[in-house]
Amino acid sequence: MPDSGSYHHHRRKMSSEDENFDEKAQRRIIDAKVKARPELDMCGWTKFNHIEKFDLNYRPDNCERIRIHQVSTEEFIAKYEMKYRPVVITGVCDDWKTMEKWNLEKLAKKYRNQKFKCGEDNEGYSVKLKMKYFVHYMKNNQDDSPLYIFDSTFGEHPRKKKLLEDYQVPAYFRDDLFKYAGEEKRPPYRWFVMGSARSGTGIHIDPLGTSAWNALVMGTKRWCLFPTNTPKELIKVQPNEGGNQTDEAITWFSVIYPRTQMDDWPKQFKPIEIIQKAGETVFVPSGWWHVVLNLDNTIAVTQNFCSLTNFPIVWHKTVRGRPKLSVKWLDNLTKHLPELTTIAQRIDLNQPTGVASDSDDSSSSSSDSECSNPDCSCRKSCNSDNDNNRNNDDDDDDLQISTTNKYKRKRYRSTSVSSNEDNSNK
Ligand SMILES: O=C(O)CCC(=O)C(=O)O
Ligand SMILES: [Fe+2]
Repeated sequence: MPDSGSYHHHRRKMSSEDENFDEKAQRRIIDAKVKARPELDMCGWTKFNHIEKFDLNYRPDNCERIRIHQVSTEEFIAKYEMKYRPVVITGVCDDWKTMEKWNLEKLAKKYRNQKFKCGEDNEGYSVKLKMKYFVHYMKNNQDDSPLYIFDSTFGEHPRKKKLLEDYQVPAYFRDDLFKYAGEEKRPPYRWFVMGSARSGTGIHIDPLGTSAWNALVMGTKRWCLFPTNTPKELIKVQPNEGGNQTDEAITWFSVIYPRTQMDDWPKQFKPIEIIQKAGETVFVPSGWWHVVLNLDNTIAVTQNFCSLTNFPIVWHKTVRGRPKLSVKWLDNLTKHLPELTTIAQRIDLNQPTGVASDSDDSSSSSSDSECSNPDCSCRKSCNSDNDNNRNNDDDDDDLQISTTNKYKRKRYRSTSVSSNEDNSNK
């Protein structure tokens, strides 16, 4: 494989153009790395030598699979969605243009100078790299837990929104009740996801009680999923175990995963394990803990949703986590789907949902404030992406907005925020 710098037949000698590209790529990548993980010095990125030590070829899978054309939407809802049962769906991407258009070469060409979010700085602002540099990084890095594109703004961007033309929301997931909160106000809900081997997402629960589908277009992802009532202490890497890599997926698979395979691990908390191949879509029901590691270069698209099925849970968590948004949302729901208003009004906000949030003090707790947790490894923060709204104080009285920028930056730092502050506004 030619590296990203060489387009020419004579590869023995790099042209000065190529050298310039490589140097500039290097500079931009270092810049992004320093911003995204200031606690790591340059050696900190390769300290554990996971590139040689971590076995990417161990590939366990015990998850049920269904074919989209063999299971109707009604059947899917009854058998999986209503039972909050994870499943892998095959055949979803068969007629997507992604299969032909989403690969490193074509993306590096078509989106060459477009910037994609690949991290967050200490203040909670996006760290971005141009596609051409990120692809170069994917092909060349040896990092333990590499930078990872997780971009939720592509759909609103004049150029990047072309990506929307290449896939469709699978038939099972067409309900999208958050659209009634307004395209501007609704929490981020779709992400373009791209990263090299060893990158991934640490263990978390998706925000606001939403469920998700995650369609893999290229490469292989390894997943572990745990039921919502799994004790946090059992499955989270403790600060003293992970060094400054506590939240990284590869740390999780090195430290916690082996314990899940021991005889003394509680049977009811055994993980569902998935080796997701290109063309497969994972359904993650509301409240499930999950952790994902890329086993090679991967490209995926994922969306979170509120459906008629999970609405009671999402409503409950939205009222608590995003009170102001919930008012506007209910207003519009009343206009468009009046029967949901009744359901919403009947939900006792003082009763626990039975579905955990990442920010809960314990998974059985009913405290549902969202995204104020400094330890949260969820890349799908439930507030609008801070990209475009550096100065947007519009939503200031929503719990998470007023806390997120303050606390989120602590993700990789010691937790200096007392946990009772997490649950203010209740
Ligand atoms: O693909 C990944 O890294 C996992 C993303 C994730 O957590 C999700 O889709 O909810
Ligand atoms: Fe997730």
